[in-house]
Amino acid sequence: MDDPDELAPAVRSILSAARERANGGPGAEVGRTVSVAPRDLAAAFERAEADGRVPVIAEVKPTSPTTEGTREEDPVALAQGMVAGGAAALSVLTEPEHFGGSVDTLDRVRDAVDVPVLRKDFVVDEAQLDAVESDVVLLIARFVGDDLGDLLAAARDRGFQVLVEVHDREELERALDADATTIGINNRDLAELAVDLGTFESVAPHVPDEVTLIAESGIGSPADVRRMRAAGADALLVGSAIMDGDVEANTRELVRAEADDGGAVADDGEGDGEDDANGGSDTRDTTETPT
Ligand SMILES: O=C(O)c1ccccc1NCC(=O)[C@H](O)[C@H](O)COP(=O)(O)O
Repeated sequence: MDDPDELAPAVRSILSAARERANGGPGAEVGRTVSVAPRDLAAAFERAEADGRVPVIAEVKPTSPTTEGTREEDPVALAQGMVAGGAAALSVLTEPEHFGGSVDTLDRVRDAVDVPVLRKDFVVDEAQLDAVESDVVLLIARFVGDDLGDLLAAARDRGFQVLVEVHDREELERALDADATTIGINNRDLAELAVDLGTFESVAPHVPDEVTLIAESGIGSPADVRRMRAAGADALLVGSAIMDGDVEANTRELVRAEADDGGAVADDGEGDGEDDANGGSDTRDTTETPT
């Protein structure tokens, strides 16, 4: 794992709380091994594409180190609003101390909807995988270091689909070496917490086409959606922009970003990532494993 001193103080605190939970501290995971029958994430994306929705994973994110205040409504009502707005899947924060999440929230949300649900937490130890059932779990390459392959296998053994999050080329290489098939490129730099959509644009071309590729963080408008899609995103993970106001309307606006832009815009042949809201897959390196 990275030098902890390079991480933002909030992220160091998040990781230390995660380790405490993994090691039997407050909120420790219970002693059982979960076995999940997951809802298929890739199929959910395909269904969205088939009826003209941009595949969006809408995130139930009551608060965070980079947002002011806490959204106090029932997370189940928020989740149902997101699905009504066209979200292909949901992400539910289960980190309690910095994001206002809980495993109970995830359980209730997953019972109330029929789309796949991603558990968004900071998993650093296999024991954390057994805290709650979800359809997908997140592993952050930066935080799990050399344990990525083992944790990926442990998650798959339990039935989970796994989203491996990366932020740069080196992490992408590790994710591919570990045989990740669903990869998220996080536009948020966990060292500074700054967001730059250019991160996705610079890393995405090195992702093989067979990988399901998700753009994460900092997506705030239909134009951002189109920008990430033009750069090769199969799907988008959006939290803050959806949680800020009417979650159903916010989700719908992003999901319709391509339809409201006049539908799938033909590739302009410029290879410049502009006005290519066509699913973006032509902008990715489809033939070679990155070197
Ligand atoms: O969102 C934060 O403030 C944050 C701070 C420290 C570590 C992680 C953080 N976010 C986790 C996420 O991955 C985002 O919730 C997710 O990608 C959605 O991002 P956004 O749409 O920008 O809310």
